[in-house]
Amino acid sequence: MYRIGKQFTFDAAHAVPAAVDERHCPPGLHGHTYTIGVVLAAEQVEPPGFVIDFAALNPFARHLNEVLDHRLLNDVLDQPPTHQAINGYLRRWLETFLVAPTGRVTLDAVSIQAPTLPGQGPLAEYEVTFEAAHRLPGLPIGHKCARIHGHSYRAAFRFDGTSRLPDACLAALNGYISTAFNGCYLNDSVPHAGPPTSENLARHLYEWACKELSLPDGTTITAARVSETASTWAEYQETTW
Ligand SMILES: Nc1nc2c(c(=O)[nH]1)N=C([C@H](O)[C@H](O)COP(=O)(O)OP(=O)(O)OP(=O)(O)O)CN2
Repeated sequence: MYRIGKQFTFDAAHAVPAAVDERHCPPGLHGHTYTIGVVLAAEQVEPPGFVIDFAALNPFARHLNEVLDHRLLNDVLDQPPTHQAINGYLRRWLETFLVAPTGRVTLDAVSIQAPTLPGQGPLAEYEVTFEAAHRLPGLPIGHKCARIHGHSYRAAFRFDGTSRLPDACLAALNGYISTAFNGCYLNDSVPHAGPPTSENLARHLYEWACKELSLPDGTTITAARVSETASTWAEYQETTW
């Protein structure tokens, strides 16, 4: 199972009736910078290795910008604009205009001001960064990611059964990342991962970690996540939920 996530922000005002239990909200008219996290999931990736191109979320970003940003949300929604109502509004938009047309991708979560994994609670995680270049083959002419370009990547490994991986595991992980990823052209350094999309890199790192790390008894790697940019990530894990 693959999941990808992207974060968006918009600034807006709202007022909710005093009777509505809206935590963190003062009574009366006020405003927020809303941070929206969208998580999409698919059992399989499609060429070049995407759940769906992050660019497919651009119309959603435009909608946030044109319809919700710098507005009074009471004028936009047809019910009091609580966080729950805003969440429902955003879900309906995403289901209708993004998810349904694919017939393949599902909307896993929409969060407001909660960019981390929804519904899974705190998990032990180890993060490592690397600086790398790549290009993605098979994209439409003019797609910026078809050009050779680079990112400051973050790779995160989630595991359970222990709160901290043993030093030997961390050394092995750091060693692999620094040899095959950091300072590399990923198309050449990890060709067996497939086109180096975030999804394919996350799957490759998950499988590498499961195979190569000597984990203590009862400890398992539960997921690997790769971020190319500050606002996006892709994650791979073997179990479905
Ligand atoms: N599902 C995926 N979509 C895209 C991936 C990917 O790995 N998985 N990768 C790319 C490109 O590598 C690109 O460099 C990153 O694109 P994007 O997230 O759109 O990055 P930006 O920060 O440039 O996006 P803006 O939101 O427009 O600033 C493309 N898609």
